[in-house]
Amino acid sequence: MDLEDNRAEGWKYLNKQYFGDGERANYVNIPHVIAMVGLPARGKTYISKKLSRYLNWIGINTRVFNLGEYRRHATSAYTSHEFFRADNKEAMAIRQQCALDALHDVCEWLVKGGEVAVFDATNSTRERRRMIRDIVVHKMGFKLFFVESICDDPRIIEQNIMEVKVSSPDYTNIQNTDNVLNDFLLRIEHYKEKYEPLEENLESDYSFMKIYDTGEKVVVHKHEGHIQSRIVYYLMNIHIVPRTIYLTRQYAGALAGYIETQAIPGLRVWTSWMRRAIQTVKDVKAPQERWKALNEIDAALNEIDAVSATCPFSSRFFLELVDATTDRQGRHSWRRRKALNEIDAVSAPCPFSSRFFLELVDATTDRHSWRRRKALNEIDAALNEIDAVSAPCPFSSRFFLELVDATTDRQGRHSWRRRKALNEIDAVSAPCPFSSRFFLELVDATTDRHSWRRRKALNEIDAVSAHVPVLIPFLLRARGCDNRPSRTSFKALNEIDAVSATCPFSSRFS
Ligand SMILES: Nc1ncnc2c1ncn2[C@@H]1O[C@H](COP(=O)(O)OP(=O)(O)OP(=O)(O)O)[C@@H](O)[C@H]1O
Ligand SMILES: O=P(O)(O)OC[C@H]1O[C@](O)(CO)[C@@H](O)[C@@H]1O
Repeated sequence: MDLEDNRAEGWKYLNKQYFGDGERANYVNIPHVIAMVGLPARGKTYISKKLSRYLNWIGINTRVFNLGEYRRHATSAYTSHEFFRADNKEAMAIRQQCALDALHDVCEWLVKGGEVAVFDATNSTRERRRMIRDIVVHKMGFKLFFVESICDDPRIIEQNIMEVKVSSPDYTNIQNTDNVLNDFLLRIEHYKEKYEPLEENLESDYSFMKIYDTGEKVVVHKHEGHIQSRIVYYLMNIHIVPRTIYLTRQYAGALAGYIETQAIPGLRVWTSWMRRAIQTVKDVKAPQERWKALNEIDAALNEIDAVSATCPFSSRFFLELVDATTDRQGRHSWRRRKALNEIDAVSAPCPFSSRFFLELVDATTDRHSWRRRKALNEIDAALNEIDAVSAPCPFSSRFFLELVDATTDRQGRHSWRRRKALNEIDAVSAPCPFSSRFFLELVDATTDRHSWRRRKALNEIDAVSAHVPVLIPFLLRARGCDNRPSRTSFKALNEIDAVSATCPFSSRFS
């Protein structure tokens, strides 16, 4: 596959050369490669898998590429630590080829729609990291973030080896665990000869985080944008100490009595904020915490996320929107209606309308259970609809109905909103998500001195840009200057960056 030719149009033009010192790209929908760094048995695979599970859960399509698997597939030459000697030229060539093959697969997967690829290898030399950067950033235009795990506590390393390496496919021929331990420790010694930890002075352009001693200390360097911020936050909060989690429901009296007999040291009780959940644990003698995230509504939201994989917005996004646009008296503001209209316009591939999410939120936070049942019935109905409207039309009839409702005025006339929405639908169904009208406005806005026009155009950009990988290139092409942006377009782009820096959605949404 020729990756160059298959890259999305925007990616081809994204290049750090457009950004001066101190400026950062903040485009949230550019594919990311997360490259692990560290000596063997430092928890890289553990972190990769956990991170991947988390990102997938929050709606970011993530996959791990483990280089050990590529190596085992390429050769059965591994008989001992000798394979990893720094002077083993033959093995070195195999390892290099495996890394190239894996990176090729990483890029291919991202080009086909993947969002975050975790490259799980040691990547323990600057030369290797430079190679990754050349391919991932310079050739492909993706974002790259290194995550290094550093741990020099021999007890933890030995424990890690005993826990996971003795059962590694590398050691199917060695039964004795002491022999495995010794071999693996020697493997680590070979790596140490060449190991170059990430160094902010020597790799000053790189975005990375370093995790010391299973999270005792964390260093973050030049992280960019929303996805990397979430990764940093998440990895700062994971832990590797095993813990027991008891799940329970109802039977309050019996539960409290039972827990007391168990005398569990360090017990903490978590519940949602739902009234019955709180009642259930009220007699349990242990510190208690309430989590909104455990409210029953989450169960429904997870279900929605599962079926609406193509929707650019996660259900949690809608919830946040609802929170942000509810006034102190619990009333929906006009901002919400406006935001929802815009969301509907860009989230056509999603089988659920934003209004549906709103109803669900209302219904499932309501104490009256018939409303909840109604919402669940609607999920069923929507699922049936998905089956019914298949390939020929990407939009559900419900979507069109709502569009018609929302854009018909009191006299039954079609409003300008409908025309606008239809234009946007055309735009999202074409390979390029922007209509020609959108480009025109953008050009006007970035050259016009009147700030209300610029604001208007930027609002529109905000509305659609959550769904679009790269904006700058389109702007540059629309203005007929492929090489360097002018000062005015730079200014507008900075404004866009400013509003989308920490959040994939516009400032209005957050
Ligand atoms: N930050 C960390 N530092 C050290 N050990 C960790 C860390 N996180 C998890 N672990 C432990 O590491 C063990 C898993 O090792 P893992 O296979 O992930 O190492 P690895 O670095 O991927 O090794 P290799 O380079 O051989 O593939 C688990 O026992 C886990 O508890
Ligand atoms: O050292 P490299 O070439 O990055 O390769 C990753 C290697 O890391 C290991 O996970 C180290 O134990 C091997 O299984 C794998 O071959």
